[in-house]
Formats: sequence, C-alpha cells, structure tokens
Amino acid sequence: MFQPDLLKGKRILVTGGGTGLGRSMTHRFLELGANVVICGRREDVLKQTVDELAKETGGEIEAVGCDVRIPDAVEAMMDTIWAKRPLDILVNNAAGQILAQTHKLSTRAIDAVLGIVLHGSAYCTVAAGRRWIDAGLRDRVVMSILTVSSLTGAPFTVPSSMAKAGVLAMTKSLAVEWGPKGIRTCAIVPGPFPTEGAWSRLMPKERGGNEELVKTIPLRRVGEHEELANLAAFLVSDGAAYINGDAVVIDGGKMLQSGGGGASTQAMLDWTDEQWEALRPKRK
Ligand SMILES: CCC/C=C/C(=O)SCCNC(=O)CCNC(=O)[C@H](O)C(C)(C)COP(=O)([O-])OP(=O)([O-])OC[C@H]1O[C@@H](n2cnc3c(N)ncnc32)[C@H](O)[C@@H]1OP(=O)([O-])[O-]
Ligand SMILES: NC(=O)C1=CN([C@@H]2O[C@H](COP(=O)(O)OP(=O)(O)OC[C@H]3O[C@@H](n4cnc5c(N)ncnc54)[C@H](OP(=O)(O)O)[C@@H]3O)[C@@H](O)[C@H]2O)C=CC1
Repeated sequence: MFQPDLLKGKRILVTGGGTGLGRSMTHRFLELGANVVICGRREDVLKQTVDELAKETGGEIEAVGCDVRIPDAVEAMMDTIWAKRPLDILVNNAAGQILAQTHKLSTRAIDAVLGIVLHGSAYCTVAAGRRWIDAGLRDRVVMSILTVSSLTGAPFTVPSSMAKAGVLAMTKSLAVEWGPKGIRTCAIVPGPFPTEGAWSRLMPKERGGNEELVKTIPLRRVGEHEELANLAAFLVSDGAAYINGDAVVIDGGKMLQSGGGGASTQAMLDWTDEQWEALRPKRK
C-alpha cells in the first residue's frame, strides 16, 4: 500500500506503544523504516513488545519506562530520547478508561483518567514541542489518538470523553500556534477496534458482545488494527504534510448511525445500581 521506505529516517515516540493499537501502529511504522521509541508503565510488557517487534520487522525499536501523568518522568524520557537523536514525530496514544456511572466516580477515578489522557498528552506534547522550537527543528508532527466520544460525548465514559475533547482542542489550537514553526498536529478518531485493554474495561458480557456491537456499525464489523495503522502511517508521513489541525474518523460509519456511545450503551441507561456495582473491581 505504501512505498516501503515511507517513514525512513523518522524517529517516532508512541506512548502506550507496548500494547493494543499503539503496538499495531509501532509495527507498521517499523515496517515502513521508522525508528520507534515506545513508552508505558509496565517495563515487562515494553520489553516483550520490543523483542517481538524487532524480530518480526527487523526494525529499530527501543523502550523507555514512563508514567505520562508525572511531568518529571516525561521530561526525563524526552532527555533520554534526545540524547540519541531528536524525535520527528510524537504519537499521543496512552490512555485510561473506566466504564461507570459518573455520579459514582471517586475523585481519584476521575483524576486517574484525566491524568493519563489530558495531562499526559499535554506534558508529552509540550516537552517535545519546546525542544523542537528551541532548536529550530521543523517538519515535525504531533498525532493524538482520540475517541468518537471526544466529538459527540458519551454516557458512562465521561472523564475519558472530557479528556479526549481537551486533546482535540489542543490539536486544533497548536495547529495554528505551531504551524508557522513547522510543527503540524493531527488526530485519529477510532471506532471500535478490539484490544485487550479496551475490551476488558468497556465490553462486559452484559453489553451483548461483538454481535450486538456490530449491529451499531453500518459496515457490520469492527475495525482491523492494520486499517488504523495504515491511516496513522499516512497521517504522520510527509505525504500528509498539508494536513494540520484535523481529526480523521475511522469507525465504519458508527458515529453516524448511533450518535454518542452507540446502541449498546443506550440500553445501559436502564441498568440497575446492582448491575453497575457488579462491574466495579473488588478491593483486595
Ligand atoms: C471503544 C471505546 C473507546 C476506548 C477508549 C479507550 O481509552 S480504551 C483504553 C483502555 N486501556 C486502559 O484503560 C489502560 C490503562 N488503564 C488503567 O490503568 C486503569 O483502568 C485506570 C484508568 C483506572 C488507572 O489505573 P491506576 O492503576 O492508575 O488507578 P487505580 O486502579 O488505583 O484506580 C484509580 C481509581 O479509579 C477507580 N476505578 C477503577 N476502575 C473503576 C470502575 N470500573 N468503576 C469505578 N471506579 C473505578 C478505583 O477504584 C480508584 O479510585 P479509589 O477507589 O481509589 O477512589
Ligand atoms: N480499542 C478501541 O476500540 C479504541 C481505542 N481508542 C484509543 O486508542 C488508544 C489505544 O487504546 P487500546 O490499544 O485499545 O488500549 P490499551 O490499553 O492496549 O493501550 C493503552 C496503553 O496506554 C498505556 N498507558 C496507560 N496509562 C499510562 C500512563 N500513565 N503512562 C504511560 N502509558 C500509559 C498502557 O500501558 P501501561 O498500562 O503499561 O502503562 C497501554 O499500553 C487509546 O488512546 C484509546 O483511547 C479509541 C477508540 C477506540
């Protein structure tokens, strides 16, 4: 689909690149010649992904352990990355998600999600952008992974929807502020793409499983990781150099069919408190 050296010479950080869609994007970037750094909190997960993807693609990949909620940890990660070579591209992919009634959320639960998605994306973006601007480096890209709920809102995932909407506002704002400095921003708005991280938190069996889900998607299927990875590769490449400040939806038309949250979440509006309580993780 692409020329094999599309991303040759590009150094890319994918936050949360050890699992799920971050791992799939990293795989594609490596195949297209990029040098990729992944980060996350679980160092064992990162190491396993580095070993597997190096073997599968023969590409140059490294990992840095980092909790993006901690400003000093983000600065230390960027220093480590820059010590070798400056980044060309930042992908804000790390996220946290909780499916719960909003009025039952503790402040710690709200902060956990906002911390990862809103603050973490801002810390990483500013840390990279400041280094680029101070050094006069141009032709740089910040791409963020959003959710449909950032455009529509969605019940029961309110902190994530708020945080992703904030990241969309950052994307649009910086497109204007940093565009003249040679830094462009863009985003992807994915519909459902099965991953262990998302499905274990968002798709309890009470929601009816994939069979119910696909009825809410005009194309009657969930997304393939490769489809999202290909869009990501295009958007960060020089071929997309005139795309600045936009968010591209890739959801099989789901947003148009069902509006925010989708039909299976609408059914949850009638759930009892007992059904919700059964979803909460049990304290050890
Ligand atoms: C398809 C749609 C779009 C997909 C979008 C995605 O982003 S998919 C990406 C999916 N991938 C990911 O999300 C990957 C990363 N996600 C994570 O690490 C966790 O899910 C995290 C976001 C909770 C953060 O974890 P952590 O270790 O930092 O924190 P912690 O465990 O200490 O909890 C903090 C507080 O939250 C509370 N709480 C937790 N669950 C529930 C609940 N169901 N109900 C109510 N509350 C809940 C918990 O009780 C505690 O509050 P307390 O009791 O102290 O007042
Ligand atoms: N799968 C889907 O259907 C959809 C996914 N998305 C978005 O796609 C992206 C990837 O999600 P997905 O692959 O499904 O889920 P995953 O749970 O697999 O990915 C989340 C990643 O973020 C990392 N992460 C979480 N918290 C932190 C933190 N504080 N610091 C650093 N890294 C962190 C996790 O690693 P670790 O726990 O080791 O830190 C993990 O690798 C997210 O932005 C999500 O919102 C959007 C719409 C739909």
